[in-house]
Amino acid sequence: MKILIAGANGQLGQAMLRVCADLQLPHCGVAHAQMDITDLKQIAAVVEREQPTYVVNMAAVSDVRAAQSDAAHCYAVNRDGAANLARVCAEHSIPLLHLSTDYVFDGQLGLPYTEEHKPNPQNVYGNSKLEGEEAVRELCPQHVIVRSSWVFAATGNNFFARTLAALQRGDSVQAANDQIGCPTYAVHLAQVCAAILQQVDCDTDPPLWGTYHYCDRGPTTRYDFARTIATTFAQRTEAPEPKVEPIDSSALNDRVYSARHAVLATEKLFFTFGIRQRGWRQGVKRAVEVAAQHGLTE
Ligand SMILES: NC(=O)C1=CN([C@@H]2O[C@H](COP(=O)(O)OP(=O)(O)OC[C@H]3O[C@@H](n4cnc5c(N)ncnc54)[C@H](OP(=O)(O)O)[C@@H]3O)[C@@H](O)[C@H]2O)C=CC1
Ligand SMILES: Cc1cn([C@H]2C[C@H](O)[C@@H](COP(=O)(O)OP(=O)(O)O[C@H]3O[C@@H](C)C(=O)[C@@H](O)[C@H]3O)O2)c(=O)[nH]c1=O
Repeated sequence: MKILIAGANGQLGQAMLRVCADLQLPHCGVAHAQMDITDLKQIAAVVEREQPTYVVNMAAVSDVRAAQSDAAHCYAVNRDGAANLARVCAEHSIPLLHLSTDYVFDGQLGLPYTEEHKPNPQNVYGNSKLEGEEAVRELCPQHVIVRSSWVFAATGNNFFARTLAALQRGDSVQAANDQIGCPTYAVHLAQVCAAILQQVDCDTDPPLWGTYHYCDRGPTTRYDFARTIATTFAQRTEAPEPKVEPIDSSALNDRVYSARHAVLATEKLFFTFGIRQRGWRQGVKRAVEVAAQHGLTE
C-alpha cells in the first residue's frame, strides 16, 4: 500500500500526512508546487515516479468567496483538476479517494442530506465541486467520494482559526445563527479517509466504490461553534470568556453567505465501513491545544 496525497499543504492534506504517519501507512504527500493538478503531464510524471496504490485528492480551491470572483480558476482546479487525476488513476488502475462538500446541496431541505438526495449547488464553489465529482464518477470507476462540511484545524484559512485569532486579539466575534451544519475536525476526517483506504485495501467483494458522507457528530450553528471555541479558549487561558454575538447571515453583507441547513447523514458510511462519527467539540479542544503549542497567548 502506498498513498499519494495531492494538496498536501492544505489543512486536510496536513492532517492526512500526520494520520498516515501515526498509522504507519506508506505515503507520499505532494504540495501544489510539486504537482499542479491542472497539469495532466505533471500528474502522470508524479504517478510514474511514485507508483502509488491509492491517490487521495485533497487539492482544491476552497475559499468560497474567492471562487465566486474567479470562477474560471475555481473550475480549472475543482472540476478539471479532479478530472485529470481521475484520468491518470484510471489509466493505471489506481483507486482515487476524492473530497467533496455539503455545498453541493442548497441547504433548504431541513433534514440531513443522504447520498441519494439531489444536489443543487448555489454558488461557484459548490457547482465546481459537483462537476468535479461527476468527472471522477465518469472517468475513474474505482473511486470513493467523501463529502464533508465545515472542516477546521488549528491553522489555515478556516472559521475556527479565524475565530481563534480574533479572540486572541481581543476582538468581539459575530457569528451567524441561521446557518446549521456540522463542524468537522480535519484530523477526524483524515482518520476516516485512512480507514476507508485500509478497508478498500482488504479487497472486499463487492467493491465499496461510491459516494459517502462524513461530518463530525452534532449539528450546530456558526454561532454555537464560535461560542464553543470562545469557551474552550477561555478555559485554556483562564481568561474571562470573550463575547460572541449572534447575527443573521444577511447582516454579513455578502451574497455568498445565506441562511442554510446543511447536515450530512452519515449512516451509509457506518453501514458500509463501520465508521462512527467523532464529536466536533472534542476536535475543538484538540485544535485549541495544538494552537496553544504553536504560541497561543496565555
Ligand atoms: N474546508 C472545508 O470546510 C471543506 C473542504 N472540503 C474539501 O476538502 C478538500 C481539502 O480542503 P481543505 O484542506 O480545507 O482546503 P485547503 O485550501 O486548506 O487546501 C487545499 C490545498 O490545495 C492546494 N491547491 C490549490 N490549487 C491546486 C492545484 N491546482 N494543484 C495542486 N494543489 C492545489 C492548495 O495549495 P495553495 O494554497 O498553494 O494553492 C492547498 O494546499 C477540498 O477538496 C475541499 O473542497 C470539503 C468540505 C468542507
Ligand atoms: C465574516 C463572518 C462570516 N461568518 C460565517 C459566514 C460563513 O458561513 C462562514 C465563513 O467561514 P468559512 O470561510 O470557514 O466558511 P465557508 O466558506 O462558508 O465554509 C465552507 O467552506 C467550504 C470549503 C466547504 O466545503 C463548506 O463545507 C464550508 O465549510 O462564517 C460569521 O459567522 N461571522 C463573520 O463575521
